[in-house]
Parts: sequence; structure tokens; C-alpha cells
Amino acid sequence: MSEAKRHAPDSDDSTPKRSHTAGVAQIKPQYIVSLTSNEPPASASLDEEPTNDRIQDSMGPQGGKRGKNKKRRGQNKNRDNRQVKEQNPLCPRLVFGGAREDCSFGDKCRFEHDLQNYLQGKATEVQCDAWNKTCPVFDAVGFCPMGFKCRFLSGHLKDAESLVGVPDEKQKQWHMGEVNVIGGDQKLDLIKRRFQFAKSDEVLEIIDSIQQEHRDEMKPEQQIAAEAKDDVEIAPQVVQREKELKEHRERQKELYLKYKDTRYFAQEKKPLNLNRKKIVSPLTTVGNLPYRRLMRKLGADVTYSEMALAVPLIQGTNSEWALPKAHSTEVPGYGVQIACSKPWQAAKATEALAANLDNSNISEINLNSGCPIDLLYRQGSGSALLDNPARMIRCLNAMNYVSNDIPITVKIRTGTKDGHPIAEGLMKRLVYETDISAVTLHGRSRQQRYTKSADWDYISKVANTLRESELEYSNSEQFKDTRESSHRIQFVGNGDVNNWEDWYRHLEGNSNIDSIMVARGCLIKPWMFEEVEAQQYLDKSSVERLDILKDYAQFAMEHWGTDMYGIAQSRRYFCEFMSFFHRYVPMGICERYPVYLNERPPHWVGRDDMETLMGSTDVNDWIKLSELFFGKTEENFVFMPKHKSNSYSVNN
Ligand SMILES: Cc1cc2nc3c(=O)[nH]c(=O)nc-3n(C[C@H](O)[C@H](O)[C@H](O)COP(=O)(O)O)c2cc1C
Repeated sequence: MSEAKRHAPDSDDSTPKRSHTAGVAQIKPQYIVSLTSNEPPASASLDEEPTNDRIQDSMGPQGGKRGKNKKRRGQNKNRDNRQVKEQNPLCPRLVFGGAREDCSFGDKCRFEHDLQNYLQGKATEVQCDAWNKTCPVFDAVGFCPMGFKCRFLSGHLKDAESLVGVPDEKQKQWHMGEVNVIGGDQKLDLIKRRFQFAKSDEVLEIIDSIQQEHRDEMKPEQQIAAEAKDDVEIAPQVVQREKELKEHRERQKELYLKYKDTRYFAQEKKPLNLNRKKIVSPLTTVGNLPYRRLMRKLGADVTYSEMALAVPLIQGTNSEWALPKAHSTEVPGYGVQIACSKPWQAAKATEALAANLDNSNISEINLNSGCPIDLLYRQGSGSALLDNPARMIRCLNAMNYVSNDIPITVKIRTGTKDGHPIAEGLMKRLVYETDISAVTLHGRSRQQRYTKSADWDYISKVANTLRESELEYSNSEQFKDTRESSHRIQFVGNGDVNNWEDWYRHLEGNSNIDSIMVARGCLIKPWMFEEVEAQQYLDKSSVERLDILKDYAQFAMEHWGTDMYGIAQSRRYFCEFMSFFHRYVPMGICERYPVYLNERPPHWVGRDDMETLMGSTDVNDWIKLSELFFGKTEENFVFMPKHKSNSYSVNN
């Protein structure tokens, strides 16, 4: 669409106007309560990719212990988000009614079997006007999987002993419209180590042999240095290794030739089209299934799972296998992101995903090579792979070999250290040495975290280098030597985009950039892609924004359930969502728009009470909002957001 058709307030050209006072959003005087900002102006720099309990647990005692004493910027370490449990839980066999005899565990079963006893001790019904005295899940899908445990039980209670709409076997298998659910037996095979990682074993041997081939050409001293860097076991005597290498040379050559014949080129995988797609970033904790479902409803084309760690996936850990799950509305265009430090982890996690899930529900498997979290970095995962591109490439090639027809992609940062960007240099290697389908670049270094703006000049430069490398490669002897046909790696830019003008400016400013990925912009303003589509800003009223929260609450309860546990989980993640959502400064109260991510407003009041409440920085107000959808907060409910920047109390 031409610039003329786009509507921007106070703007007659497409150049975004920055506010006069750096870091301060400009609010109309009548909405300003106090000139002091309720958060420090640069608190966006405290934004952080959160470490959650799952990641900490998976990293084991070493990671946890070292992490304890180290200050984690931007994160609330003293969170006490206790899990809510029922005092007297109902036997799972009796959730839809029935008698004690229906429980095969007999006297050994520790759950309650007397329905009336259970109902008497059960937490009170949720009282809130949002759902009109019905059960939101029952209303939406025609049955409630929580049965008698539901806290909106009166919405589907026939009489004291029976329910309306008991799900049949088919409905029980339906998983509430969710896909990528691993079967119990398959998970057990992983747990019991019965799963055969046949393809991984093959490709790891091949990759190892290619590495050895490369080492053969090196002098012994270089070889030792390379081995030390790559954590390969160092043989006691280099001479002995030389001998061994010679013995294996034939086998290696054979494997190398096999790899050349059997490797999958990107164009042999199913097509992945990210061009001009509206992409929501992978987001640990906040990018959960209900949030992504909401984003799909609000116009996103591509969504990603939260980052799943390779090792617990390989081990069949429940909490990790919950992460690749997606809502059916996310397909196609759903990517699963994994994090790992070694090729064996990359290969086996990818093989487990590809073998155990319906591949048609996964559009890409993405390797996280940008995560800055210390716990991961110390173990060689996330952005640590940027320090060892050879290892990153081996991970990508291993993944590509075992992923069936699922394309492999990678998400990177500019580098790990400020002033030492490596992304541009990496492009040539990705073109020459891998078969990936796309690369996403977040225009910041690891060291930088969220301080300073994303460097879009550099992002653009890297996109150009990628195309130049592709051209060079397609004219090279190496290319002529393969059965590969020319292929274009898609390039996605990421960083600080929170409005449609910037989205188009970056996209149209460089045809080598295929699309723009958005993270915080979509958390703070989930209707961001509606604006991209309409090419104008939409001044959503508090009523419209409350509807968005209601959708989130609905999707959350469909996902986590309406029993005591489900409501508590839904409330917790609702509050995590609020920790970003509250940062939206309503367009109608702004003197100048858009407000950028690094700008903070002075204390303001909204155009009505609800708008003011939704903009509150006080955690207690987010909890108050949660009560509109989940009823009164459970007595022992404690909430601390993952981000310090998002937890300023009004009294601070
Ligand atoms: C709360 C939060 C969680 C994130 N989790 C992930 C993640 O799991 N995987 C990932 O690749 N990036 C993650 N990121 C980084 C974002 O995907 C994105 O690269 C970064 O925030 C820059 O984009 P933005 O400026 O649009 O926010 C996370 C960012 C935030 C704020």
C-alpha cells in the first residue's frame, strides 16, 4: 500500500517522530497526575528474557547454585509463586461421576471417592459477572473436562449426583483443539530410554567424521586447540590419534560421501514462507499457548513455542513436552524452538519431536542461538553458540538431517559482546555450510541485553551480506559440485518494533529483509498486527482492551482448566501477561504517538476508571483485574512477576 493511504496521527510523512525529552512519553496535560514518571525512564533496559523454574531445574544443581549468588538483572529472584492444591482432591476416575468401584486402585487410592464429601469441602464457586453464571469452557466447547472439579460447576450440574454434557471418548481424545500432544506410551519410551535415536546416531557419526576429516588437514598443535575448544575428548597421544585416524579414514570417506548423497537441502523440505508474515517472537513464560492463540485471533501469521530445552525433551520430561503443544489455530505457521549446547542434543531432541508429533503441525524447528540467560550461556546453549559458530553449524546440520521434512531455522543476536558483532561473518558460513531455511536476527548483543536500541543499520547490513553470500555461493565450484538447486535463506529482523510504521519502514527499507519479528510490542499491545494490517493506529477503548483480556482468560481456562489448579495457573499467567499489557499508554491521552519501548510516561489517569486500572503498575491491581475473570483470589495466592521492570508498585 502506498504511503498516502496510511493514516498516522500528526504525521504527513512516514518518518517516525521521536519525543523531545528522551525516554519520556508525551502525555496530554489533562491526563497527567504527577510529572514524575512512575517508572525510571530507561526501565525497558530491565526487560529480560526470564529464567523460569523449569529452566533452572533442568540446568541441574550446578547451574542453580552458581546462579544463586549471581545477580540476575531484570529478574525477580525472590518470587514465591506457590502452587495451589486442593485439600481433599477427588479421585480422577470419578471426575464425571460414578462410584468407588470405578477406581481400580481400590483401598490404595489416596483420593476422595465420596462425591458429596468432596463437594462439601471443595472451594466455593467462582463468582464473577464476566461469564454470566455459566462455565466459560462448557459454553465454548459443549462439555467441561474438569467435571465435578470445575469451579463454575453450577453451569453444568444436572443434579447433585450428575452432570450435563459428560464428554464421550472421542471428545476426551480431542485435547481441547490442541495439537502436538505426545502420546503417553511415546513419552514412556523416552523416559525409559527405549526410543531408538537411529537417525541421530547416523548423522552424529557423519558429522564427527566430517570434523575429523577437517582435523586431518590440520597440524597437530591446531588439532589439540580445536579439540579443547570443541570439548572433544583429547586422546593422550596425538601420534596415536593420527594412527587411529588413518585406520578410520576409509569409513569416514564413505560416510562423507553418504552425507553428500543423503543430506536434505532446504528446498527438499516442506515450503516455509515468512515473507511479510506477521511474526510473534518465541517468548518464555509469557508466550504460552493461550497468549499465542490470542495473537492468532488478533492477526498474527506465525507463532513459536516457548523455548524447550533439548535434554529434558530427550528424557521425556512432562513439563518440557508441554511446550511444543499448539492450538490448532496456530497451524500452519507454528515453529517449535529448542535450545541446546551440543550436536547430539540438537539431533536427538529434533528426532524426538519429528518422530513423536504430527509433522504437519510444525512449520519449522528453530534453534535458539540468541538466549542471553546466564544459566544457559554457561552451559554452552543459547547465545553461547555465537561464540562457537562451528558448533552451531554442526547442531543445525544434525537437526536438518533428522527432522523429516520440517525446515530448520535459527535465531541469533548480533554477537555476545558489545562492539564485536559476528552475525555478518556468520552469514557466509550459514550459506555455504548449512541447509537452513531462515535466520532471524535480534539486533542486539548478549552483553547489551535490552540496553540501547536495536541496531537496524547492522540488521540491514547482515541481510545484504546474506544475499551477497548466496550469489557468490551459487557461482562457486562447490555449488556446481552438488545436486543442490539455488535456494534463498529467508531473513527476519527483530528488535524494538512496536508500531506499524516501524514495521513497514524496516520491511520496505530493504528488500533483503523478508519480515519483522515482534516480541514486547505484541505483549504490550496485542492488537499491533491489526494496526499493521489496517496501516493505521487504533485507539482501543478500555472496553475493547478488557475484551482482549477476557479472550485471554477464556483461552487460559480452556488450556489449564477450570478446577482449582487450572484457575490458579490461569490467574498466574494472566498476571504475567498484565506485567507487559499494563505498559500500554492509550493513544487518546498521548500528545505524540507512537510511544516507543524505551519511553516511560509520567503518572497518568485514563479516560475512564477501567483505563486507569489497566495502566496501573501495581501488582495488586493486576490481581484485581484477574478477579473479574477468575473470581476472588485464593487465600494463599502470591504473585511476583518475572520482570523487575514490570513490578513497580505505585508506592515506589
Ligand atoms: C519475556 C521475554 C521472553 C523471551 N523469551 C524468548 C525465548 O524463549 N526465545 C527467544 O528466542 N527469544 C526470547 N525472547 C527474546 C525475543 O524473542 C526478542 O528477540 C527480543 O525481545 C527483541 O524483540 P522486541 O524488541 O520486539 O522485544 C524473549 C523476550 C522477552 C521479553
